Order: sequence, then C-alpha cells, then structure tokens
Amino acid sequence: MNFTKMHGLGNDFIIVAGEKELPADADQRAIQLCNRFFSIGADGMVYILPSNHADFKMRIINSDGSEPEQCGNAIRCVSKYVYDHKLIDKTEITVETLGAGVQKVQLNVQDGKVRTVRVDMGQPILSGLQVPTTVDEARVINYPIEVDGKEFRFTAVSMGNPHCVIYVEDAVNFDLATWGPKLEVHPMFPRKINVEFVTVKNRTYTDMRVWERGAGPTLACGTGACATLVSSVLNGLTDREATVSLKGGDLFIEWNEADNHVYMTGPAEEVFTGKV
Ligand SMILES: N[C@H](CCC[C@H](N)C(=O)O)C(=O)O
Repeated sequence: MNFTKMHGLGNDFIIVAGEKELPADADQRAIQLCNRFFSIGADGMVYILPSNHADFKMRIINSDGSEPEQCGNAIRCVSKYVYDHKLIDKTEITVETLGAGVQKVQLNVQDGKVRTVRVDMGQPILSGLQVPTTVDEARVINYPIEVDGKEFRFTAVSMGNPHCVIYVEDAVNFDLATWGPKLEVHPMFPRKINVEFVTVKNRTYTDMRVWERGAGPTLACGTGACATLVSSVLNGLTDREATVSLKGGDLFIEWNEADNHVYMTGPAEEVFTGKV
C-alpha cells in the first residue's frame, strides 16, 4: 500500500488515495500502522475515496481503530494532497465527510504552493442529546460534571464529532494526561468525547490543549478548535473570530452569524511518502 505522511500543526496522518472504498480491515490496519514504535506512527489513517456528491470523500480512522465522523486537520491535509498530486485542478473544492456532509474548501495557493486551507466546517450541533451527551437540554453550557471527586464545568459542541470544552486557569500546563482520559470515557458521553482544556487570553485569542477521543493527546485538533470558538462565544468569552493556539500552532476560527457556519483556516504539510 502506497501512503503519504501529512500533518496539520503536528496532528499527523497516514494518507491513502486510490482505494474505491474503506478496506474491511481499516480498523486493524490503523492500529498497526499508527503505532509510533513498531510502524509508521500517526494519530490516524485517512482515506481519500470517490464521492457522488463532492470532488472526493474523506474517511478517517483513529489510531485506536475507531472511525470518527469528522476531522478538521485531516480535511486540510487531503485538500492539499489532491491539489499537489493533481487529482484536481482548481483551488475551490468540495469534500464529503460522514459528520458534516459536503463541505467547501478554499486552497490559498501562492507561487504554486498551498500556504493555508480554509474549510467550511458546517454548523455546530448544540443540542445535548445530539452531541451526544446524556443531558437533555437545548444547549449544554458551563454544565457540571464530576470525575474522581473533582468537579469540572463543560460546554458541549459537536462539529460532526463530539467535544467537551472546559475552561481552566492555565491550559498550557494543565494535567491533560490525568483528566483527559477520564473525561473521554465518562458515562455522560455515550459515544465518548474529545476533551478541550481552554484558557481565554483575550476576546480574539485562546490557548487550548486537547485529549482526543480514540487518539489521546495530539498536538492539534481542528474540530476541537472549532468547538472551542463556538463554546467561547456561547460563554461570552470571545468574539466570533479568534485564534485558537494549540501546542502544534495556531488555527483561525470564525463562527459566521449570517450562515451559522464555522470556518477554520490553517496550514497542512506533506512530510514523506512510502510503501508498506
Ligand atoms: N479523534 C477525533 C477525530 C479527529 C479529530 C481531530 N484530529 C481534528 O483535527 O478535528 C474523534 O474521534 O472525534
């Protein structure tokens, strides 16, 4: 199998193009190939597949073998891939995902190189039961949750995949490894959840560190950055456009009031190609 290793702010993926559909053993293949000691190593595997509704379809498998509905950093990577590898000859493309249907993508190309990618990540889902959580409320904002005797307050946002946003004093130095995995599998989240710890610096800048469902601590999370911005607006903490600063770098996120869509802008890089 030929593959291309790519990343979005250090959230890294094994990209596979050319398959007609997801291989039956995609889960086992991801567990094996994402292993950073015995194989290629990555946060997930991403398949670029044909689509009847968009220029291409993207499906992603987490490093634990689970299939999430959506992945923001991966969309930027596969959009750059199809442009660089001449699978498309335009800079405005569409991608189909399980969690958000057909999404528009704008490639910012300068001197023939894709500099940044702007993705329409669709509308956030805020209804508690639809995120999903077990909370039957129209919105779950600053809601109490207890884990191992410690109480947190979270805001639930789905970008197609579920997110739990928690505000802390110092996100950069927060004990992600202790509390991330406990919250990921908390019974309040029927399909587990991605956990974002956030410190708002000002109305247009936040620090965020993420524990991802099915992948653990990653350097960046595109859908998590979108959820962070939506949550921060809902909690009155930021404007509708802000930089979300992650361990791997910055994403610029907008929650457009007119169309209720969330837009994510950031880089994508190709690192190497290989064959397994
Ligand atoms: N682990 C996530 C999928 C990858 C999301 C993240 N890498 C992104 O950039 O959005 C989940 O199970 O929902």
